[in-house]
Amino acid sequence: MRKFPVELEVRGGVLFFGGVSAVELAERFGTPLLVYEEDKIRRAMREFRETLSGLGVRYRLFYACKAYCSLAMAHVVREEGFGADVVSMGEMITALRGGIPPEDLLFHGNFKLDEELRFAVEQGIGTIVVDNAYELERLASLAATQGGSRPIPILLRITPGVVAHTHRYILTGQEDSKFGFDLESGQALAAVRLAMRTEGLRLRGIHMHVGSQLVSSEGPVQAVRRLEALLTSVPEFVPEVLDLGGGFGVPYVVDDPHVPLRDLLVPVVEAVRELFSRLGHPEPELWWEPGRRVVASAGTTLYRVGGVKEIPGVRRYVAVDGGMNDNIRPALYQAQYEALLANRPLDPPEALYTVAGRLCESGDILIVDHPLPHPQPGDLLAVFVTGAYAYAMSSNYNRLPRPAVVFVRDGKARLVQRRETIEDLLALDLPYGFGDCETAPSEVPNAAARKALETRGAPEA
Ligand SMILES: Cc1ncc(COP(=O)(O)O)c(C=O)c1O
Ligand SMILES: N[C@@H](CCCC[NH3+])C(=O)O
Repeated sequence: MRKFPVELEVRGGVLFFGGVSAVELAERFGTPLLVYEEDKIRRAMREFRETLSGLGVRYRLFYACKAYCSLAMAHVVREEGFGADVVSMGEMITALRGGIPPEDLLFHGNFKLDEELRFAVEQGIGTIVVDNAYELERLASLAATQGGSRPIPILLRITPGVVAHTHRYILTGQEDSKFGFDLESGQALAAVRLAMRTEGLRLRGIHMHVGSQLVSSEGPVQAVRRLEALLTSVPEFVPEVLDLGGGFGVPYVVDDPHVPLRDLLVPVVEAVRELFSRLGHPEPELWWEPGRRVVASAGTTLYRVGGVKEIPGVRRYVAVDGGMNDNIRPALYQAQYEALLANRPLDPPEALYTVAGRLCESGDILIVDHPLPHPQPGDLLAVFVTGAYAYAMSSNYNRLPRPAVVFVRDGKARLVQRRETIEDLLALDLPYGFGDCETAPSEVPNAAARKALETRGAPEA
């Protein structure tokens, strides 16, 4: 059998996930179906904890909800002792309702809405990562109007001017970035000074995230070293916290490097220790916000095969019942994936097939020229390592409903997000007509979100 970027479980000639047959999963829940092996998620989180504990650092971990966010995921995150990095009202509410305490949330984003900032402060969200001068100003006035309550704990997001090695769309540490206070031009220094003297704000430290899908520690290490000039310029600022973001890469295809977590963490920890001891500062608490590394490899998408066509001398195509609406990554980042026929994984490859989605876009191609046995309509195609930024970035393009999501564990499958229905889509549409415009209901932004919190609590086990 060919090698894959994840370990496979094959029983009786069928692919299994967490002890459950892929064929059974597809029959029970339909396709496309996103299947998460819960143990893999938990193991990935434990690996972070164990590696960092082994290094003897003081640390905190926040799962980056943007990679995949649901009540079930929040539940696992809480059980594994992680906090959560959230970037919107939607993620905040999901994390809170999933049982993550407000103090364990870290609120990110380059444009946080007023309503979101107010909500975060009211709820006592642990830390707000301030991205820019406009936000600092708004937070300062929020702190002033709040009067008397606790100072708002903040980190400042700094763009260190480091170009890490990854796809340009997921680079964030370079000078020319929409995120953060630029270090080189002095904006970061000005922000530190302003934040320190702003009453009602408690500047706890610095945040830097140089990019995603990193397979080397070089970018984050350079970022840490670049802090020296800033910290030397404001010796009275001793960061209690240094948050180095996420970015830990995973192998998507078998030829991708599998970089041990230790190799991504140890050089960064050493760089921090070296810098802080040179400055005579106590070692800060180190925070990380991994998203992809926690969920990517734990997720597999199951598609049903439809038509197969061969253009002689040109290419063979196999169409599946999903595509760029459930996984935009190939179209957006030229991301590569590997696949297997889940109902007959032991059949040897017979030809190269290009896996086409069913959306009306020529770019809706999930995999180009992949070795497969000749697929037949009705076969099940498993696409591996789709746990991060696939469902999270899904859309209703072509009016397609989002897939269902199941968690599997110990031979059991639990539906954690039901398949969207056409009714769900239609529920957003209001009847057409201009006769009653004045009396049409007006929407109060985020009122529903607050209401949703009233039913806060862990999802049913
Ligand atoms: C600020 C911040 N933190 C954490 C993450 C999570 O990144 P990853 O999924 O690469 O670990 C991102 C996304 O790249 C981010 O922008
Ligand atoms: N969505 C990107 C990662 C972006 C991370 C968010 N800053 C991906 O699929 O690789």
